[in-house]
Amino acid sequence: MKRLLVLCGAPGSGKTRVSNYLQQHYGFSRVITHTTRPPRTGEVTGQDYYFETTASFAKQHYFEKVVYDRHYYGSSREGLKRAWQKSPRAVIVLDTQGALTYCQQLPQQTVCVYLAVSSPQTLLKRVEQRSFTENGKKHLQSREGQRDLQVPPALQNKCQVLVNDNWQQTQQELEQLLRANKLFSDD
Ligand SMILES: Nc1ncnc2c1ncn2[C@@H]1O[C@H](COP(=O)(O)OP(=O)(O)OP(=O)(O)O)[C@@H](O)[C@H]1O
Ligand SMILES: Nc1nc2c(ncn2[C@@H]2O[C@H](COP(=O)(O)O)[C@@H](O)[C@H]2O)c(=O)[nH]1
Repeated sequence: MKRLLVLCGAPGSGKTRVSNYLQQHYGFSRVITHTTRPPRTGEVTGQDYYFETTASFAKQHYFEKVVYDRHYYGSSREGLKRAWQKSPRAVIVLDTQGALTYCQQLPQQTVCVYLAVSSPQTLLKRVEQRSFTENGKKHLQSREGQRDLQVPPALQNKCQVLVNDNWQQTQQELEQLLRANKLFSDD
């Protein structure tokens, strides 16, 4: 069966790093989503996101879409199909609202993981360290960034929490999580 690993969590919690790791080490394909936010330094359209104007964003067909820190973000059924054509195990990075939509609409196929960081200072340091064209701290302080600092009540019994304080430990716990959820190989 085709499966989808949904990664959500606060800005700077490590969603992108974990998603890249799953692609590099465990054969996951990534669902690329659409956004109207400007690219950060080094981000490439078609690889990190499909970067859209407000007009071009409106022309896509979305499975779900949200406003996050004043920008539109959306994921399409076509994007998921494309990812599943490459691998039966796909990964998608979403805010918690989008994560809830996948849990509700594709419950059999979705495994939802909320990434947490124990110390607010560490989280702030991680977003500040990144070379953003925008201010990473501002992203964290947005309404949606603050909401995603905790697992929202509606998602609480639908996602597994992975604490990403220490990268070595995160790698070990990720492997356990993949095995426990039958996401370790294509079998
Ligand atoms: N366990 C860890 N230890 C130290 N640094 C980490 C760890 N996990 C991630 N980082 C670093 O923290 C920063 C933020 O990580 P990342 O970009 O993956 O977060 P994100 O959740 O995707 O953020 P956003 O939602 O804002 O895009 C990056 O510089 C990343 O390399
Ligand atoms: N619900 C959705 N959330 C998405 C989508 N693509 C990304 N995201 C989430 O938005 C925030 C901000 O992302 P950033 O790259 O600007 O830091 C983050 O939580 C992403 O996971 C989407 O298509 N739908």
